[in-house]
Amino acid sequence: MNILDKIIAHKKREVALQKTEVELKRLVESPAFKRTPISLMDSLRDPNGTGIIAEYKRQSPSKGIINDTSTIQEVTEGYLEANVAAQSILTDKEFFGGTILDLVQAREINNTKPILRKDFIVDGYQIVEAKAIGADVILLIAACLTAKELKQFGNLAEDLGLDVLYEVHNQQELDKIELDNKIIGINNRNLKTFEVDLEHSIALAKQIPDNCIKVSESGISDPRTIIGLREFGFQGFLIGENFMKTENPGFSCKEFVKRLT
Ligand SMILES: O=C(O)c1ccccc1NCC(=O)[C@H](O)[C@H](O)COP(=O)(O)O
Repeated sequence: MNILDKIIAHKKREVALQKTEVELKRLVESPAFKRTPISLMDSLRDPNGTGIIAEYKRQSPSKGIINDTSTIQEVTEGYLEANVAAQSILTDKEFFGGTILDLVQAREINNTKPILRKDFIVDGYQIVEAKAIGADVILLIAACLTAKELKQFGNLAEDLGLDVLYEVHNQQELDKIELDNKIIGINNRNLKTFEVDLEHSIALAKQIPDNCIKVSESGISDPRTIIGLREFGFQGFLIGENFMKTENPGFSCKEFVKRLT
């Protein structure tokens, strides 16, 4: 069993349990459920924006512990000062050491930029939960969902006013998505082997129509890479480890942004 299959099997068990502990009705009644989400689409289209989606990531299956000292509060403040386009917060505990509380606490500080709930969505319940904890955007990973699920979960998110980042790694996964006015993330990391290759972004970019927003994900560590990817039409850049591996992720992000212009 590859790591992605293990994550998905674990996630299905976790969600089944969570559903018995917190009823859907309670999620819908939460105060955050009533707020109007901030649009990732608009933020990535902002001509004065950086396009950077900066991630809070304590650990990962490929790298182990990345940062177990920087708090969500200090990292959020630093990312906002760096003028990121959005924040990404891993809420998976088992494999990434994240929590739902991280997102809730980031939301208390961040009321200007969209927050992506970075998790492995396998059930509509998690989309309702994402809204209830204050997220603006959810991630749908084509490698672990059918075309029917992608459509169904995408429609549910849209009905709740949430944006969706559809993530693909190859043409086969891209073919599962209706490419119309969507945010498409090309993950440079193969989630089954962990191999990272920025060429994935470049190769798949031309298969994505202009009415979609293109986001390049993973393995970005140099501002010159972003300048290069913009030439291929990319407007979003998801960066985690490059910031989180430093002592002060917010400061690293600010220094990175300075080198973008
Ligand atoms: O990062 C991993 O090891 C990983 C393993 C299995 C599934 C997903 C994984 N990562 C999620 C991501 O896609 C990244 O956190 C995100 O794109 C940022 O990547 P990076 O800048 O390389 O930290």
